Amino acid sequence: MKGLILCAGNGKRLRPFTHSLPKTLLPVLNQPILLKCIQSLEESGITDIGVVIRHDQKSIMDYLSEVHLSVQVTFLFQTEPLGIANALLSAEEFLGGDSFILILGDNLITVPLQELQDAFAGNDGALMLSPVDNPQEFGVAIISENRIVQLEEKPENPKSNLAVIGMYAFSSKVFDAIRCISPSPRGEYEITDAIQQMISSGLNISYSVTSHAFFDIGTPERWLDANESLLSERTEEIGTGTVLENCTLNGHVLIGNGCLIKNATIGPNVSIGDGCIVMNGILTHSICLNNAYLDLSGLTVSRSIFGKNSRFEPAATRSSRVLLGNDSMVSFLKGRIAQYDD
Ligand SMILES: Cc1cn([C@H]2C[C@H](O)[C@@H](COP(=O)(O)OP(=O)(O)O[C@H]3O[C@H](CO)[C@@H](O)[C@H](O)[C@H]3O)O2)c(=O)[nH]c1=O
Repeated sequence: MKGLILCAGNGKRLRPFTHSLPKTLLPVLNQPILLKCIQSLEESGITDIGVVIRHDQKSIMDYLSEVHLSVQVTFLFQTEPLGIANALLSAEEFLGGDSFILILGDNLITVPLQELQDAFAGNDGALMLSPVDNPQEFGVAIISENRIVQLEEKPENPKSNLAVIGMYAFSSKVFDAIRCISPSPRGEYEITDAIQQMISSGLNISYSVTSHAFFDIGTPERWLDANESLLSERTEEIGTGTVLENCTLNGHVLIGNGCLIKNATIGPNVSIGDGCIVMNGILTHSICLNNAYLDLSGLTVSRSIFGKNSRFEPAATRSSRVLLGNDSMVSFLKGRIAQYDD
């Protein structure tokens, strides 16, 4: 069995961060989501992994060539982000007729892959489902007599609260189904339509309803929620070479290597990447990417994300919420707060 991870989407809802970093390289607990996807395949014994990227996503190739992996990664290219089913076509040759596990590279899934593999045994497809409060934001499965009878992509009026989460198992028969479907109203070749096509042609698609947490890191809110949830399972961690001066750490906090944290209260639920400077204020429920510089000027800042190399020195007087993109800067200029995006 092979593994396939999709990274070729646009990440529009995560701008400004995705202007300069593919969505799948955004960190949760200071590690790119993509690395966590690879690790979960590796843990279940899958070592031959295809990663679907766009031609302009060289940063993903660079990143994976720098980290030590004990799996074989093959890069596959999707020319345009025409949908998940279309992305699969770019992997058909790599998969060579084998069954495979598909992981959406922006999904952080804590479900053990074995749960999916068990459901897949003897079938042509298997899905992981999870009850959610907002099914209209997902592909939704309608079940009758323990079988999936219908799938709908982001329905306005969902007939079920069972969301399809971003890990699937397929036999190579999925490719015949993909060749039969047309683009959806949003212009994408939907994986839900391909699976519906498999069901309509009499193939067995099994499922498992999981109680494990999953996060689709599709928006800043969900990114913060995912980080917060994973942080809550860990104890405080401070990287090497990090200096803390006159600081209070509150609750779950992760601080990377080579940081300076000074005259500040950090936490709860804050992760700070490598090389960051945070001083003179209170930071809670937030994410700082590598080399962010924050002079909080006495502010309390919460539910905020600071991009790589961003600089925040507001000299403002009220509590704030900030989403500051990579390489951008906020400073106090002629009485106004100005943001410079990259
Ligand atoms: C559209 C497209 C996406 N992708 C990658 C980018 C992301 O890592 C991943 C998911 O793409 P998104 O466009 O965010 O998919 P999203 O709208 O969240 O919906 C998908 O993921 C949901 C689970 O999160 C499912 O419930 C939906 O049925 C499924 O369609 O696939 C590609 O590699 N190529 C593409 O053309």
